[in-house]
Amino acid sequence: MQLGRGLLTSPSIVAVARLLDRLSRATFDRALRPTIPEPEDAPMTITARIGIVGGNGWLGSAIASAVLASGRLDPARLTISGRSDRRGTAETPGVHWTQSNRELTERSDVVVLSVRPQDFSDLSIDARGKLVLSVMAGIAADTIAERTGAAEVVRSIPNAAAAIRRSFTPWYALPAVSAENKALVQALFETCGEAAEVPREAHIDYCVGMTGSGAAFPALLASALIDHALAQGLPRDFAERAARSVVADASQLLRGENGDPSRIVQEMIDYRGTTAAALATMQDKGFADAVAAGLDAAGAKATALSAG
Ligand SMILES: NC(=O)C1=CN([C@@H]2O[C@H](COP(=O)(O)OP(=O)(O)OC[C@H]3O[C@@H](n4cnc5c(N)ncnc54)[C@H](O)[C@@H]3O)[C@@H](O)[C@H]2O)C=CC1
Ligand SMILES: O=C(O)[C@@H]1CCC=N1
Repeated sequence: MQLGRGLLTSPSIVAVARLLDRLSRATFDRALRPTIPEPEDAPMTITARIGIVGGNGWLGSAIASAVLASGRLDPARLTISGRSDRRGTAETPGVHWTQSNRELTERSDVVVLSVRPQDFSDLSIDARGKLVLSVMAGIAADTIAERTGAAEVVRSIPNAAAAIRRSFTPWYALPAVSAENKALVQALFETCGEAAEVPREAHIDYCVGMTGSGAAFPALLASALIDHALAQGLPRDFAERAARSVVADASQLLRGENGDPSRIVQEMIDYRGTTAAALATMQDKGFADAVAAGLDAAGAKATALSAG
């Protein structure tokens, strides 16, 4: 007892105890204090006036809705044109709707061309002095410049996942496009997911298949899984749930730090189990050839569509 009391009351022990107490309080206070985030680059506010020709359509309305949802663009700076009645995103308060592409062009600094490639030849637009941003598959930048009078033309290929802000959007700019307008294009497409400038227009033609059409490929894989499971007698609800999980959830492995696809495949092959058996058979049956042929077909179709 004496020893204990002596220890607890000894001046040096008391000093150490007070110091430890102060340190632990300081740590505790730091933990509770609201963290002030490090200053980051604020998302770019889009001050340019944007007009989307064909903005009633599938992709145009997805882009319009993504940019509005981001809060980066005042709806009053957005004009949407279409051939049908005003509907969908065009009904957002503040957004201007028109059936006149001339009016759209006059009201816009950036004219987004989101009509089908086969409808481009009927489109008459004088966009001199504007930035023209095409999402159309297959139509060359020079052709767009010639037909619209715009020197600053950007070609891009978003994909259907723009509707859920998960598009991967490559874009290519003609040399005349200013650095400011390039930043604007990047900011605009970042509201739809990821975006990346590519150095050659041929990359855009290539990406029509890989990324533009690619949003449908996971669904094709899921459908094949479902069909096989149904053929083995599994209940549809279960088959659909399981296939969606394999494709949408297990694919998140690719986002991890060990997400290199070829490494994941090789690891599974090296494991020499059931997965290796499935992968080897799929490869033997021409999986890679089927993918390559599909991508080539998409590119060929884009060329055919642009020819009218
Ligand atoms: N849907 C997709 O996932 C992707 C589409 N694209 C490209 O985006 C473009 C648009 O495709 P979608 O939205 O899917 O087609 P869509 O057919 O859904 O929309 C096109 C819209 O343009 C309108 N339109 C046609 N001519 C017009 C004109 N003169 N003035 C105003 N509006 C006009 C149509 O009425 C329609 O609402 C196409 O060139 C396509 O190649 C590119 C990548 C992905
Ligand atoms: O299927 C299409 O034609 C459009 C163009 C690229 C992706 N979707």
